[in-house]
Amino acid sequence: MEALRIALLGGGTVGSAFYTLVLERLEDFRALGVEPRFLGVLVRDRTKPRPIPQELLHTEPFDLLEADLVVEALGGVEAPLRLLRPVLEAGIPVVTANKALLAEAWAELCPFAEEGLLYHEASVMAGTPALSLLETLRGSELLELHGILNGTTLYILQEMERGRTYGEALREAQRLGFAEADPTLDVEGIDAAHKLTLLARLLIDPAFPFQGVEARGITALTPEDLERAREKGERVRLLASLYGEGGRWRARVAPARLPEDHPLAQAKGNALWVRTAPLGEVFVTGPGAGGGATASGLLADLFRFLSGAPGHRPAPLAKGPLGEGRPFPEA
Ligand SMILES: NC(=O)C1=CN([C@@H]2O[C@H](COP(=O)(O)OP(=O)(O)OC[C@H]3O[C@@H](n4cnc5c(N)ncnc54)[C@H](OP(=O)(O)O)[C@@H]3O)[C@@H](O)[C@H]2O)C=CC1
Ligand SMILES: N[C@@H](CC=O)C(=O)O
Repeated sequence: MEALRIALLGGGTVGSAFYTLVLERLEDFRALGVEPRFLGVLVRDRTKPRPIPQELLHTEPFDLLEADLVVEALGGVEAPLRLLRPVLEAGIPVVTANKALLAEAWAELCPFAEEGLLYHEASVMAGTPALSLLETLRGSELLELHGILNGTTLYILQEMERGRTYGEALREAQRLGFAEADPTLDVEGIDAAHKLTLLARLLIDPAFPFQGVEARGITALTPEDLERAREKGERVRLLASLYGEGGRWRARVAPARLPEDHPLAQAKGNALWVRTAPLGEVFVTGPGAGGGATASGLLADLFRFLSGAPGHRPAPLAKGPLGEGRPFPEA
């Protein structure tokens, strides 16, 4: 049995759930001929309660170059970039759930992604297939894409529809482990914009800039806005959209009014609706936030790596839209 030496960066909601899931799935690893072994887990505070043995916890970076694979679940941009740069330069693959890092530090990371060293299924819709779905859709041309990509704002809007206040719903989303360490990223639409950037790079332009996404969040929405929409047979959701407009791609995150019989309006979880040619319309929905859901996406990437498949490579070339999209009206 060959050892698979894993260095884990972060032991919070996602890191802890990933650690637990790996131990629960030892039989699957062994069937593939490997025995996972954690070299260490990087955290800030060793005294916090978490399901990881004390002896594995480090508050200073340990020797990541000893690892066969590094799993990053720290969050932020600068700290993970500083730690991962030498890892990637050494040709060690990285599995990450960190969409902010990928969206904002792409100039540095793109060459490693092109080499197939970056696995990041968990960065968009957690363990619900989004990147792997779009990779399969490369057999068709993208016409337009609309997604509910942020679990925190979906939860808040669903709870507000049930009569809870915005503040109560946000606190509960934080307690459930859905929200970012800085929840402004969720409610201002930045997290969804990070994710839309990654989807755009996978399908239409390998250099699609994060600044190319217009973002507006849900903070100005009132219960009355949601009620008015409901009276008209609509649902308001924070929608991330990529579509052709005037011969160019437009990328936008904003609260949108969806007809209530549309699959996106009916989705209980995060969701992605894509129109392509010649394939047609494709829809996927499922959990997109939370420790277990995200650990599932990280583990899928670990298995992808063990199968010999490369990480998620960006689109090979930039392409303009085939036609005009049909965006949903903003709320
Ligand atoms: N939560 C979710 O639903 C999802 C999260 N993600 C992404 O996963 C990543 C992690 O998220 P999540 O687990 O929720 O966040 P948490 O805040 O729960 O966990 C972050 C972990 O990283 C550690 N950490 C952060 N910065 C440093 C640092 N500079 N040095 C050492 N340790 C550090 C923290 O240590 P300590 O515990 O000591 O504070 C903590 O263990 C983020 O990139 C997030 O965007 C992706 C999909 C879903
Ligand atoms: N904060 C994010 C976590 C997953 O990406 C969200 O709410 O979707």
